[in-house]
Amino acid sequence: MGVLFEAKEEQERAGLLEDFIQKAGGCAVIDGGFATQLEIHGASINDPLWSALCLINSPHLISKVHLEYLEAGADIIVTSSYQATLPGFMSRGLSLEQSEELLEKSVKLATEARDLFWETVEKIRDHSYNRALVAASIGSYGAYLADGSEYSGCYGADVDLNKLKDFHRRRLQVLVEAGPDLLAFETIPNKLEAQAVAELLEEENIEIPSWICFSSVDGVNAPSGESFAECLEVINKSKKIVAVGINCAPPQFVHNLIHKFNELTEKVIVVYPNSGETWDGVAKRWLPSKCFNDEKFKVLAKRWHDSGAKLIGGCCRTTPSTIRGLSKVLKKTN
Ligand SMILES: C[S+](C)CC[C@H](N)C(=O)O
Ligand SMILES: N[C@@H](CCS)C(=O)O
Ligand SMILES: [Zn+2]
Repeated sequence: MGVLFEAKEEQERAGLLEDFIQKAGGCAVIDGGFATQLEIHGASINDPLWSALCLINSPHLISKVHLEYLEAGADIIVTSSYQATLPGFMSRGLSLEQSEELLEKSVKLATEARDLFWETVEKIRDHSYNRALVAASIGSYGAYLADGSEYSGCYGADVDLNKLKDFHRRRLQVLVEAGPDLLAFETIPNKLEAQAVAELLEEENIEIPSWICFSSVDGVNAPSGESFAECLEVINKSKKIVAVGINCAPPQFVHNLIHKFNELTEKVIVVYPNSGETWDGVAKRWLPSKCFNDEKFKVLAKRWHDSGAKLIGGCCRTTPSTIRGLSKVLKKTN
């Protein structure tokens, strides 16, 4: 492929998201904690598959949560596939075919909810909704390990670049085949996995625009201790990644990290922090710490937008009520 063609292709991919952001008024609102809202509806997900368990036993809850976030004003909804992996499903006795079907189902449930919601609101003359995009969630290797390592980046000495690419490859292919609008790599804790993702998108010639989000536990670096300057080096070179940022880190870190990312990249900046609680990977529960209520989140979200973030939402322990507030304040400022 010629260099000029590649550059054009890159521009088009970034352009799609930028046009969408423009249409949404300069900032697109992402949904909030998906697993959190499933739990609010009674899902029991204290399990190695975490929220992906609902793809097997309660898909109706997944549709319900998508509709709730759409109604709350999300411009982008993220699929239920964060911890949905082929080895994870197969370890529960499912065949490869059944496991791939569950991945496809995660995209189908989201697109169906989006289409149903849009059909309904289109009939209302003065509604303030945009037709939402569906981002397929691709959780980190640490999410699959289910040991909290998406917040440490400690994958062990046997995990190298090829192992991470192999882990992500087939799931990525299946999710892409299911036709989401975007790909959301979430809670990436180290540079090695960022590199694996960037190389894989290239090797597989993925045409769907991707964002990649890191977690952070100190507000300065990636959880592995590597600097974001190091992590973003590889991302900046990728034509396939159109947005980069932070998810599932405490809200109080986000403002400074946006400033840092502004200096490190020209890509769109995406932030969707959690409520400020801390995940106990052993007990598999959230520990209360400096927690931000919806009002505080709203105030901060406006600051994040003013600092340059153009995709803003919430992660774990945020809810449709957080997103409703966020949507009001972000859309009002434009
Ligand atoms: C984003 S974390 C709270 C997801 C759950 C974690 N991967 C675990 O399984 O323990
Ligand atoms: N999309 C996932 C991210 C977990 S960190 C969720 O909201 O449950
Ligand atoms: Zn989260």
